[in-house]
Amino acid sequence: MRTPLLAGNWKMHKTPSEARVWFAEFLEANPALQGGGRAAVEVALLPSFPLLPVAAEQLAGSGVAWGAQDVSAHSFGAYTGEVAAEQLADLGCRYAVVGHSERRAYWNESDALVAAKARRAMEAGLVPILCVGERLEEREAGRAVAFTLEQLAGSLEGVELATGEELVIAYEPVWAIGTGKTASSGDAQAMAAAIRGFLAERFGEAVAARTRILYGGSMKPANTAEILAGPDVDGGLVGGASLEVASFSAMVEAAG
Ligand SMILES: O=C(CO)COP(=O)(O)O
Repeated sequence: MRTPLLAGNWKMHKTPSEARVWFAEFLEANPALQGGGRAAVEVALLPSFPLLPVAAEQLAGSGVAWGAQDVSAHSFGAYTGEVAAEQLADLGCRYAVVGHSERRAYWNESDALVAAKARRAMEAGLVPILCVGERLEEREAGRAVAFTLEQLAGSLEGVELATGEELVIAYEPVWAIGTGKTASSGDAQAMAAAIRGFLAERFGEAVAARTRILYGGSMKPANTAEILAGPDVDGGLVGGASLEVASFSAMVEAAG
């Protein structure tokens, strides 16, 4: 019922020229993605803003979706340096990440701001990929689930999914990002199940049943199948391992 989603978050890597080569090589390495895509797994790439027109040009008509790593909480206006959800939608973006832990940590993004970004993204027809997850101190204090659900509640303030809008949740434990440490498949599944339970209370069973919950944090080809085996884990948000055509292709294979 839920098609798994494997999304590559490139963070602040690659130039537009490098992206052009990468997209071409990736489609060549994945013939099934050149046309309508693979039925078993949805693939998306989330490069930084200046690379999105390149993605739109090269990935249009393929089975690979694209999206942004952030979006403004504002609509059009005098907001220097911001990028409006409508601008992303016009570039064919399907997704916009909101609340990545790097933005929460380095730019002090609050749950309220993340919620405002999610609402704006949805108003423009984008699907937010809303990131949540505990730091090592909360996990060690036995508060991982409580912390993550509280963060999720705050980050969904005012978000409504009554009329079929879509939302993706990404559980990314901060201590697992870029560290080579992953949550065990059991811990990832337990958190995903807790998140689904929260979604059922907040939005109802039907929304909870159709909403995809991803895991992120040091995913690589060797651990993809095991992490995705959890019944509530519906895909992955991949950082470092999405930068190389070979490793991301191997993960698409493992996920599909
Ligand atoms: O932050 C992440 C994806 O958004 C995960 O990054 P890594 O896969 O590099 O650990």
